[in-house]
Amino acid sequence: MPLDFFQKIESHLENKLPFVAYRKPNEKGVTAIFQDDEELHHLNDYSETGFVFAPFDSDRAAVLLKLDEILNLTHFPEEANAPSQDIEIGVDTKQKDFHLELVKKGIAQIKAGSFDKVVLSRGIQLKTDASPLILFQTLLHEYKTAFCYLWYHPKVGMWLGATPEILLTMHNRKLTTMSLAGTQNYGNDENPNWGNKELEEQQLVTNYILKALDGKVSGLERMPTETVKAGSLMHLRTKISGNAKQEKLGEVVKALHPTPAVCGMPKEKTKAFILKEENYDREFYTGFLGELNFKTERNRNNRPRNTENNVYRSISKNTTLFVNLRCMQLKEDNLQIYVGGGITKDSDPEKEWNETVAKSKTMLKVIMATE
Ligand SMILES: C=C(O[C@H]1C=CC=C(C(=O)O)[C@@H]1O)C(=O)O
Repeated sequence: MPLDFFQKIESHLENKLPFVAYRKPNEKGVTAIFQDDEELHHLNDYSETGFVFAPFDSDRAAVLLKLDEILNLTHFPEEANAPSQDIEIGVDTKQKDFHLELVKKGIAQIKAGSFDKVVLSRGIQLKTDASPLILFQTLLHEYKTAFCYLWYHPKVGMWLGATPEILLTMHNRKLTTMSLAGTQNYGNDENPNWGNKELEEQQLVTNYILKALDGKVSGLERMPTETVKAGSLMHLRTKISGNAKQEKLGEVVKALHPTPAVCGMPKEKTKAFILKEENYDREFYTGFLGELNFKTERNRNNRPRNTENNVYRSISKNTTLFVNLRCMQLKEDNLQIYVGGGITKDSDPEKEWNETVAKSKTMLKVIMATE
């Protein structure tokens, strides 16, 4: 185990200084970004460079970690996955009743024509003395296709997650995003059948994204909808791409976030319903996080004729943002797992509850493996 990398994280934690460590989907390398002081920086206008951590409520400020030191671990050692046991935790009947009522209220509003789809969620609290670093390393072993992260700021808190969803990537002018929704348990079939509820739920998200980007992004293209595996779950995904000017980045993020994969349709009405009715604070769950305007410099051989012998350097700006799903917040001796699901007119409250139980296993598996 390369100690330097994790020791540095450990010492930043002991000194209560902000940092984030993460690995992008299907990549081997892990990156850690360290801020040297405990200053709380907020995002202003998307022209800044840093690691952004934004809450669900887009009216609240997003946090920006400064890139004072960046360490890269080129390869996180492979290890056999822990055997996947079926994890059961006791059902909190009060919480279950509240969630069933909440879902019923959502369905009633949809049937009354107030909105088309709403994503309703809950928090699950557990006692733990698990070490954040061990939890993070377990995430890295378990979820190779997810964006795995551990984020900490002494004035905000500590979060950890393994999300399957990209909010947006922008490399120079090329923009990609995705519509991810619809859930079923993975049962050894990579191409399962999908019910109408899930197909419609995901289609609503795709339509919303295409409409939100119209006029801001040129050459919009959508790929065929596919099934993707995320831990022991499957989702429907449609990739969407196009071109946009760098200056449009903030406008595009604001148009997308929060998408109906985590909020609903129409946005403002469903957001208000969520903030009023969920009865707990999502904070950074269903917000987004990632690299903002990271610069990479390349020396190019195919330099234009008029640059003579000067080395032709091109600087590209990269932004890679993920939706904060399948995550938890770690506190002193307890933690909170956050889970939710998309509600449509065809939702069945009991099934929606079961879906949140299934989603909670992504984090529960990691907690159990460290106990
Ligand atoms: C809101 C969550 O998932 C979203 C992403 C994929 C599938 C979803 C669904 O089927 O409801 C949700 O829209 C969550 O994991 O807490």
